[in-house]
Amino acid sequence: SSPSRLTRPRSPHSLNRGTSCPPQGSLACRIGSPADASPFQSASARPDVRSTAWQARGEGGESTPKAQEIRSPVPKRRCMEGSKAASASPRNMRLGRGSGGGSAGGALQPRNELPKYVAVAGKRVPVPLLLRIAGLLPVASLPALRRTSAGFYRAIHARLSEDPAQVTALAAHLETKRLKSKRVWVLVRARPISDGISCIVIDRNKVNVSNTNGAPTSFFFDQAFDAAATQEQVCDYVSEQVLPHAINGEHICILAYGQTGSGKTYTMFGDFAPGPSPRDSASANQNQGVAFRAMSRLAEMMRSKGLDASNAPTVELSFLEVYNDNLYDLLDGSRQLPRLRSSEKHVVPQGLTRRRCELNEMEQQVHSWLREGAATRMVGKTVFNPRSSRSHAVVMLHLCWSQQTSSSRLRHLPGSTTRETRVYLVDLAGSERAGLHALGPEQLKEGEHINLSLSALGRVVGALASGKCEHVPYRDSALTWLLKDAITGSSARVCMVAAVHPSHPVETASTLRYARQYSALQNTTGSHASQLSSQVRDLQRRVDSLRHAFEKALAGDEHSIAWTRESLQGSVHCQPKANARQWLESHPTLSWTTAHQSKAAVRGQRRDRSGIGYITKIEEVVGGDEALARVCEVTFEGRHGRLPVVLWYPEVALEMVKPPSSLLEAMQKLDTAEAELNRLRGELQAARKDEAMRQQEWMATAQGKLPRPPPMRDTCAAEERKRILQGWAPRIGPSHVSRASQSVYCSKAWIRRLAQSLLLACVRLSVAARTCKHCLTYGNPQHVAASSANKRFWMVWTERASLSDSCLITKASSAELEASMF
Ligand SMILES: Nc1ncnc2c1ncn2[C@@H]1O[C@H](COP(=O)(O)OP(=O)(O)OP(=O)(O)O)[C@@H](O)[C@H]1O
Repeated sequence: SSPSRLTRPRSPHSLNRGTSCPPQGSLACRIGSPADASPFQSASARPDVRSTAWQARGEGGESTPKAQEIRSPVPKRRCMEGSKAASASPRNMRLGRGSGGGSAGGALQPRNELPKYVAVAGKRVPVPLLLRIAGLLPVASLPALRRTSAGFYRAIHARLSEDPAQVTALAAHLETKRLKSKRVWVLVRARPISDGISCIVIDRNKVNVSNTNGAPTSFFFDQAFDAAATQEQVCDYVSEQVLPHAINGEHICILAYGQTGSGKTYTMFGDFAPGPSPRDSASANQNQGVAFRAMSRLAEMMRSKGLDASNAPTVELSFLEVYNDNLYDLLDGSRQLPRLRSSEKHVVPQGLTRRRCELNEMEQQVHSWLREGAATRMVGKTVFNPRSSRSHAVVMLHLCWSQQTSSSRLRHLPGSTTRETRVYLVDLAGSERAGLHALGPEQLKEGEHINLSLSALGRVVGALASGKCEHVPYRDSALTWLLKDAITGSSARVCMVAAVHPSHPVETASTLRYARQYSALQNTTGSHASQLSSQVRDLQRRVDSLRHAFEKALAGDEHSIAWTRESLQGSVHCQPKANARQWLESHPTLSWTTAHQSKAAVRGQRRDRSGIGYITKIEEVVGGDEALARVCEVTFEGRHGRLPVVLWYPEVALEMVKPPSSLLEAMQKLDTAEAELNRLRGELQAARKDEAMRQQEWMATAQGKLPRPPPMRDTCAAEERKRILQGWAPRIGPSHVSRASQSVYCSKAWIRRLAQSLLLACVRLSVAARTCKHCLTYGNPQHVAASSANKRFWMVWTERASLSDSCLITKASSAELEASMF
């Protein structure tokens, strides 16, 4: 077994939120997806060995450590029996990866033991042919293909173990995919305390908080730093995760949240004290916060990417604070800024100072401006912090890329020659119990505003995290409106640093709950359909306002022609010229009539439909004068409900009437917006269909209707397992035991009843974990508790009554479970 396995951090989403949420993709689609390439497998944290059973038995021996990084469909527990850090996710259980054990497990053989034929889609295929096919496949297709059958798995593994370069390429591909898909990172940082007892225990990415009654609660995040962590370590993590996206043309946001005095400002700006430049001392450099370091890294990245004066983006910095719901420009002596202006794409405060810097001197310039702004910031003495920030500080670095120099991702954006990427660095004011600790009426007011804006931010995050595409109350406060683009995770990559003060358990637990909600954004913003849906809603609103403006313009001038959308689009409006009679009288086929006479009489008087007609037909008359060859049929709408009058004129006798340009412009805008809306609606429909299909596919896979990976060895015979599960089925009501005999599906009502006894199940699980080596999944009741806080999850209930590791997997909602558990 691999000891390095034990150091693998657990995925926060599989524990906080639960991998339990029904996946958005089929299993086949999810294999090798960024979700597989867990963010916790970054260079430092990634386990060195991901051995297959085959390697674990030491039979294959050929594979390189890199090759072992590629995930195996064989249950990991087989090669690391007894290790609690196994990726014993419910999904794995459903896949059959989580059960089984013992060295005899696994049907795979080392390459020198490959059979002559293997089964692929029910057909016998010669192994050399399979190896050949696997050798020709592009690297990107390997992860998905690997899962299709045991034969492909072996062939691909053989290919990878022979060629380390391929492994590197695959690892790079998976890393790129991972980087592409992850949008929200949440990390926790605890500040050191000089006295008192710490209420938290940090274990890699897990934070245990003991609350007042002594019972610990566990939270899982992307990363957790204890009091010993240095500024550099925190910044390294943040830079590695989010900064590359800024160079790639995406908005990024680094945000510090926490109670007052928990170390937000320290994390963001360092131990900042106004005065001489801290560049002079080495310790000051060590204390530099994320904002300073991130700027240096960004400058480095740009230079190392070969961006120079000719092709680099123009870089500008602005720095403002939100104090008592008003905005102040920190680079302009704390000047108050007028109300926010919402441009098409994002919200910008009017008149905000933007200082431009040169790429070569970016580091020095930006650092000095950051120091200038931070020194201007509103601070005050509070009970917990002698230099407490009384405002939210927002640093914005604007990178303006021109079309030619921008990455391909940006180049396809229509209608603009430049595009702005913004890097937001946000140091939020500390949440505090304003009424309790305020030192004066002014501070009480400040505290109220701080709490109001933070709760508005909480509502925004809550609305987004719910994934229901409901109204997101951005306008509730200046902070949320200003950070509209940055905080959601849908239009920016966000990294939240939740700072905690270990002496204050209640505030710490509250901060961690807030941070957990933030990490829930990950799953909602990732959904293509939900993103499209919010875009459609925005566009629909825009179309409505454009239509309203157009209709107003149509009805605007009552003396002019009553233009309609159709008449503007399709027909050419005209009126007979003053000398129309001459042309008609000299025409070989047309003649002047009383009807022509009456229309000539209203010329110039009535600029309505009876005075101005529209051409409905044009014909050519053969022979005669060339000028009179084209004749037009003109329809004049009848007034007061009378029938329309249709008259023929030579084209030369007509004077064209152009619609007002404002009207045309309004119509064009409306047309464009409507076309875009239709396109987006189509896309949304397709995305929804796609998601539904994936869901169905996933269900089918779960029920064993689609080809699955090779069956895993069970500790009890399949028949025995089935018998046990069927024994359970009547107890949980109308249900269905899957063909794979690993799952039972039942109705919600029955789950509710089951939840009554969940606590008992937890106790059983904890017993099982200690005594049964095969029942590690959710062996810790805390895991069940942590998972239950999420919306939906897979509850894995291990029943040891018959000493076999049968699993009852049920889908339940947190409300139902929490209600009975706590
Ligand atoms: N990780 C740390 N290491 C050393 N000192 C720290 C750390 N975190 C915070 N501190 C110290 O704690 C004090 C309070 O920190 P800081 O001002 O950053 O808190 P804050 O969360 O920004 O508070 P407020 O919201 O009131 O502004 C500072 O003196 C800072 O030096």
